[in-house]
Parts: sequence; structure tokens; C-alpha cells
Amino acid sequence: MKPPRRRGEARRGGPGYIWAKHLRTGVGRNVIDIRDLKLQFGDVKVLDGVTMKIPNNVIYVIMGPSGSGKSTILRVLNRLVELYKPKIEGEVYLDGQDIFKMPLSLLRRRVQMVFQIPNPIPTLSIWENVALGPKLNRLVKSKAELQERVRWALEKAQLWEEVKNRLDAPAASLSGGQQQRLCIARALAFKPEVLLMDEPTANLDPVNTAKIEELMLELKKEMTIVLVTHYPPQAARVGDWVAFLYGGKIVEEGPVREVFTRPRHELTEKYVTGKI
Ligand SMILES: Nc1ncnc2c1ncn2[C@@H]1O[C@H](COP(=O)(O)OP(=O)(O)OP(=O)(O)O)[C@@H](O)[C@H]1O
Repeated sequence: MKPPRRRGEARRGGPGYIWAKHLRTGVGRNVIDIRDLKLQFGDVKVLDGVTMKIPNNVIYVIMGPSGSGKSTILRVLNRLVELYKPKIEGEVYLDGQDIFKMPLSLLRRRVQMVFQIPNPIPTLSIWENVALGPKLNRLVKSKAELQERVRWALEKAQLWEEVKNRLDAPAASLSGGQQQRLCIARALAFKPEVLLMDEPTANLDPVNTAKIEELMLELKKEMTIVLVTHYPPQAARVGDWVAFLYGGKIVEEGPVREVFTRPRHELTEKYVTGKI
């Protein structure tokens, strides 16, 4: 028996069709494969059977109201959530490997995260903030390679031109938008396969928000981005695929354009039109 069609699959050549083909053929692989993920803190159920398949080179947006469990999904993907000792059921694979059986240091190298509030180490220099990860994790073999890696990461984060003459200045001397791009550079210095971004522009002005959105579109050529936002216009601007989460469940998912123009569920419609 054929597997059921995913949304948008019917229209040959449309975004949903390409996506579904992607999933069937494995072209570009599913970097992340979450199966029936359930999570609770004490008696409080936070995720209630979440299933997601995320191929590489896309921006996969998780949107939903406050408290729906968006950040928790990201924190499962890098296992940061284990700090709080939740009960977890279900499976999560990174490129076919069970993340719960993977050495944590390896997982964190492959899956990096950028947070809502820029969090560079303020007293360390701009250069050191980016160099620290590759240095401590022995990702480079020489000083020259480290220099090269730091410059590469700052260029990728579109910060190099602004800081190349002040690499020794403390990170705290940068503006908020620059600090967030520094955090992106710090994550990129690991050369991750997946970049988790938890409302990365929530504290930025429109100009800096636009810069980071542009940057995301550039970065997805080389990695997979999982973006959490509760700002639908951002999902519409940068996302390829979107999952709408409500009360720890995926209410609806599909190609961004379809979910925004023809939501199938009443809750999604209310959410994208700003009614909830
Ligand atoms: N460490 C924790 N211990 C107990 N409860 C937690 C913990 N972390 C999150 N929660 C609860 O889990 C639920 C989901 O939280 P989460 O941060 O994933 O939501 P969210 O959709 O990202 O919300 P927001 O948009 O406000 O950031 C919330 O009710 C929150 O209070």
C-alpha cells in the first residue's frame, strides 16, 4: 500500500511535490527525524506526540503561541533539555543516528544553537568568543587553522567587515545586532550540520532583523536551520516549511505558502491572522 500523501504533494512540480519527493527519495537526506516525541516535566505534559521530518538545506519553522512547546523541541534536539530531567518518550535521529545514544560532545558539535538574547561572553574579545569552541573541542590542528576558522565564521555571519580592525575589543562593546551575529559566528565556528535558532531576532530592531533573516537564507545553502518564532510574518518571509504547534501537538504543517494562504485548521487560521 502506498503511504498517505503529504500535504501539497498532489500538485506536480509545486513546493509540496518537491518536498514529498525529497522525503521519498532521500535526496538531500532527512537530517532530523523526530518520531512521536512526548515530553513532560513532572506531571506537566509539554510535548504530546510530535513527529517531524526535516531535510537539509531548508529553513524549517516551528511557530505557535507562547508555551506551546517550541523551545522545548529545540532543546531536545541538542539535548539541553536533559538538564531539567524531563520524562522523554519517542525517537529522534540526526542523519539516521539516535541522538540519545550519541556522545553529547559530538551532538553539540553537529547541532548548534542561537538563543533569543545574544549571549556572547562579554569580557572575552570578539576573536576569543568565536575561537573558544573550536579550540576547546580540538576542531583545528594549528594556530593558523584557528585564525582561518575564526575569520571564516565571522565572514559567514556577515560581521567580519565590521569587526576586522577591532578583534581584540570585548564582545560587550558591540551593538545588540552585532552581538547576535557574533553568537551566530560562534555557532558556525563548529561547522554544524544543524543550526537551531530560538527567536533570534526577538530583541532586535527591523534593520538588524532583516540582516539576520538575509543571513539565514544564505546559511541554509550549507546547513539545515530550525527556526522558532511566534511572529508569523517572519515565518512567511524566510521559511520553507512550517509546523504550527499548539498545546504540544502539531496542529498543521506544510509548505509555508500553503499554510499561510490556505490554512486547513481553524486554529492555524486564527494564529496566522493574529487572532490568537
Ligand atoms: N525546565 C522546565 N521545567 C518545567 N516546565 C518547563 C520547563 N521548560 C519549559 N517548561 C514549560 O513547558 C511549556 C513549554 O515551554 P516552551 O519554552 O517550550 O514554550 P514556547 O512555545 O517556546 O514558549 P515561548 O514562545 O513563550 O518561548 C511551558 O508551559 C513551560 O512553562
